[in-house]
Amino acid sequence: TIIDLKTSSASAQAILQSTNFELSLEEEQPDLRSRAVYLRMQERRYWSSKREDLVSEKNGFAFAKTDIDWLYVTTPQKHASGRVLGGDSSVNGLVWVRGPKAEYDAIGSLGNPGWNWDAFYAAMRKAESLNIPSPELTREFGFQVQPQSLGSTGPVDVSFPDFLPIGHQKLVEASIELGHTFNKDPYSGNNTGVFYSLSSETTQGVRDSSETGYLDPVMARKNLVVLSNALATRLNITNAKGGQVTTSGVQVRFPDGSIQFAKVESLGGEVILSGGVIRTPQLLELSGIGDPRVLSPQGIDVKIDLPGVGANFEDHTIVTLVYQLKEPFLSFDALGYNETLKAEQQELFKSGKGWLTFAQGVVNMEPAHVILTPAEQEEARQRLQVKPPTISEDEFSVIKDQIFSGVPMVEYILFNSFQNGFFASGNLKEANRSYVSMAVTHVHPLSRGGVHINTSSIDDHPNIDPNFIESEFDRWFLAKAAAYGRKFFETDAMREIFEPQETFPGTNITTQAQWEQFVMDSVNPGYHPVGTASLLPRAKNGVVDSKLKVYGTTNLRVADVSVMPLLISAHTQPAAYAIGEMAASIIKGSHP
Ligand SMILES: Cc1cc2nc3c(=O)[nH]c(=O)nc-3n(C[C@H](O)[C@H](O)[C@H](O)COP(=O)(O)OP(=O)(O)OC[C@H]3O[C@@H](n4cnc5c(N)ncnc54)[C@H](O)[C@@H]3O)c2cc1C
Repeated sequence: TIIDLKTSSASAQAILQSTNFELSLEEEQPDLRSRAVYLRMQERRYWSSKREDLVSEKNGFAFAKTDIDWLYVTTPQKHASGRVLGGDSSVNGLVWVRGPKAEYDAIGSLGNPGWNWDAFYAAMRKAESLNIPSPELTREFGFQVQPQSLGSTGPVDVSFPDFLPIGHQKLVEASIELGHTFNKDPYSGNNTGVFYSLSSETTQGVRDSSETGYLDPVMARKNLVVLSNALATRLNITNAKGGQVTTSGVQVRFPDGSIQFAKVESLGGEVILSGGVIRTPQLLELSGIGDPRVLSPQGIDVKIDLPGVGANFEDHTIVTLVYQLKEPFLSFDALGYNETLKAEQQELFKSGKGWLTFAQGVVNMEPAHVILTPAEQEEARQRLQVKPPTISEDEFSVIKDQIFSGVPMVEYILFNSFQNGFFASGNLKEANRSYVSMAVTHVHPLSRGGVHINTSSIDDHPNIDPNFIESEFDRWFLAKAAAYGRKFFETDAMREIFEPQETFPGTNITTQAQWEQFVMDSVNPGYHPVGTASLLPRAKNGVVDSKLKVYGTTNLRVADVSVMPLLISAHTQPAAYAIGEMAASIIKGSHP
């Protein structure tokens, strides 16, 4: 039996699509299935009433702080000042990219047989379906893709947008002016350089999520129940032979407060936990699986002593630089002050055209040696002689090698609007003028945090401590990467369209100390957290083994990005789908 917590995460839906497991419900509760159908209809109604909003949803962040957002709050940072079907794939920025071969192989090298580039690559291809851009689009914007490097029959559509903003077009030219590689084939194991990136959307510019790609096509299956408004509150754990525990089912609570129990009935039945990086460790801990030092103070019986649960949290870290476009160039900011333009673009979007089809389209991934001078590279070596406190020896050693072996360390992308710290426009924004922001992302940070319960209730969000930029190296490196970001705007290509004065953080920031202060003042999460149920040997603080089975359990697996022990130099949704695909193969016994 497979019981998915929400039947909505990318990974869980990938499993459901590829397997045919029965969900059995307790016989005393015959209304559970009809209630699920009812809740699903409610949800559909909600979304059709939100159609207008879905247009503005194109920028990917309009969902933030709405009623479908979990509203997670991190603990105060020492070093830095919804729920919806589809999980994060329904709210993310749609960017569809992958990392280089070496980074997936590194996951295997940490002690995880079968987890390597070959396995991830095959699984990512299985999830995706490339829409080759039309000759007109290629002519107009220069989009390039090597079809043989992508899947063509998977559930998730990946496409180029119908529109590429002027800033993005210039970023390609600026990168080439700076001597960076133009990468014609970033999807087959080498993502270094500047390239045209795909998005998880249809050719009409409509988001394709794990709901639309994986779940909708199987909704009619008789053996599937989607409880879209139910909250999984606990796994029921019983002791089995040989000191191992078994999961007998999942407790679920409905909005009216009623609690029901979805039970594992068949011999060999399983529970697959796909609650994501925040909720998977919370549910494990509430169910008695985790570090006794976390569980015991909450009065929770320790069923399995597993200190890796909730540990090893890692996320990309971002800072943004903002520049004003010269007139008459416009960015998405203009949709906020030019009603005619907004109406035109909304009309165009109805036929899958225009600005609103755009999510992202150009990515620049650079290794350390491109953005650091030889003297700075030597300084980096010196700084890396001491391991930062929170990362494991093994991971530190892998990342140190990566820093000097040419694997990308920083991503430069543009947001086509004023983004000072993602959501705020600050008081630097001039009325009726358009801006573009550059997000500078450190893709292999060394700081590690954690997600742990601090009460015994599912209703209290766990403590989320990303511990951003705790490592001095992370602070130093992100500051260097941000300072380098300014160079793009000093190229002839960018000078054609941007005002010379930097809007944020401003040209008064020049020294390394000032850049580090800027990093501490304005660092943002990358929204790519991983690691809180890491795939690692148990002795190395692992939570799941190479078959994704939680250590010490007979029938409990985790399938979401919390199992990734290390980040890649790529946005994480393709990895989430790949983990789901691989979990399906493992369950069916066909994974190598
Ligand atoms: C704002 C934002 C922007 C992003 N942009 C990009 C991008 O552009 N490109 C990219 O590649 N990646 C992006 N990502 C990251 C990517 O979307 C995620 O890494 C990926 O979707 C994670 O998938 P998952 O299956 O591990 O978890 P999730 O998608 O988080 O799924 C977990 C699911 O479990 C449900 N759940 C949790 N607890 C319970 C419970 N107790 N009961 C019932 N249900 C529960 C949640 O509601 C959710 O549906 C972004 C993420 C965010 C938040």
